[in-house]
Amino acid sequence: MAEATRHTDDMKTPEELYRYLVDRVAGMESQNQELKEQIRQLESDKRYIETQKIRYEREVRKLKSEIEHLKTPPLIVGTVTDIIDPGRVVVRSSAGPRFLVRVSQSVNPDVLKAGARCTLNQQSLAIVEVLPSTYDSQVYGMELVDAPSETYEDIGGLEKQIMEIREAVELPMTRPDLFEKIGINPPKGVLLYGPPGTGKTLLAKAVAHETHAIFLHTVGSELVQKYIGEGARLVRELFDLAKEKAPSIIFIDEIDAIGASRTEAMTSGDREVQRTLMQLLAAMDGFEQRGDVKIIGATNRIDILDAALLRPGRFDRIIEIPLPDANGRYSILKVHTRNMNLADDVNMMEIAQMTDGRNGADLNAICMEAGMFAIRKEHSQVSHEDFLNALNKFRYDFEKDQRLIAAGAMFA
Ligand SMILES: Nc1ncnc2c1ncn2[C@@H]1O[C@H](COP(=O)(O)OP(=O)(O)OP(=O)(O)O)[C@@H](O)[C@H]1O
Repeated sequence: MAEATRHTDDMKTPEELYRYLVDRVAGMESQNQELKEQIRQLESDKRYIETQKIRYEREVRKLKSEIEHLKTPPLIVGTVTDIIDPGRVVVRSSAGPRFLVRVSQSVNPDVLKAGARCTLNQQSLAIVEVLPSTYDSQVYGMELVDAPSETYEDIGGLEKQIMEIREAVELPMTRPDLFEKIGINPPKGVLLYGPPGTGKTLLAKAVAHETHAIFLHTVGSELVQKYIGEGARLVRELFDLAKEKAPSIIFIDEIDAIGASRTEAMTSGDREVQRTLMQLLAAMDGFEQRGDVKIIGATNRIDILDAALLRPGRFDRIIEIPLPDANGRYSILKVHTRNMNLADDVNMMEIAQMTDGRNGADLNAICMEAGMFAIRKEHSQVSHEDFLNALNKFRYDFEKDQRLIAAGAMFA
């Protein structure tokens, strides 16, 4: 201020004073502009920081609730078996034992019914919530086909086996009256056994097609679960589902995974497999012999199966599905080439004779490969030479696989 006064005192004329004041005002205005710009900048920084703060607060809340979630003890899954009164219910835990438990007030009493799946508090075993009443997703995860498209015409050879399975599975489903009239019980289950790729699944699907049945396809190893009681529950639900969808055919491939005979030294894993087998036996014993649910098992290892599975009332028909002989291979080749454009020189019997030891799946692959040879040469027909080339390639691949397996065994 003193300096400003000194300056104005120095002014000689009003013009000088006027110019001085104009300059001062201009300077202050530009300073004002700068300050306004700074305020705008600071306000935008403030807004950015505020939104960041809100974001971080949200993040912290999420992490806190995640921590809470992780800290909550797991709930036990159980099934309601009996309702004594709205507050007291008998449940069977997935581990097996039954308990009389209390029900949390948050549970809607209308959905609490016998058979409902629920979660239980680990300490008090009180019912915390009722799970949706669908069958287990793992059971639904298996292949469930509404009358498969495969027919007996798609099967090469196996005439005797087709006849046997028609008698044991198809007839009781399509003509139950015949069995009633005579007064005999049809077989409950049929076991197909033989080497891989010989048409066991194909045969089971064809029966389902013929009987317009739902085809429930599961694999024994899928039923073996890590957790105690889970495998048995899956079996129970599989049979419940089959009953609900009847007429239906349950097809259990690799049944040896749960049905291998018991050994002396059992690990806890073995005991779980054992429990699953017990449930399968109980389920088979529990359903109507003349009903419209049939069970077909398949295995490559009948030699290791538990005798309990083969008792009457369980798998009471055992059908061998062997590797095809030359005539069988000829029929299979015919099936797989019926839609192919074949040249006149194709001698299918010769191909059948050259494929000793091959199964139906191999023969299917050979036909496809022969077709690929023709396509590569841009031919419109598949020739005998294409089949021979396919056979050679197949033999080469097979021998290569064998060498790799042998090498693997050496380094194992
Ligand atoms: N007898 C057959 N007639 C026609 N095709 C066959 C025959 N056997 C096998 N195949 C062909 O091989 C494929 C595999 O057969 P499939 O799955 O039925 O064998 P599988 O005996 O059930 O084998 P795995 O024991 O490995 O389960 C079939 O989809 C079919 O293309």
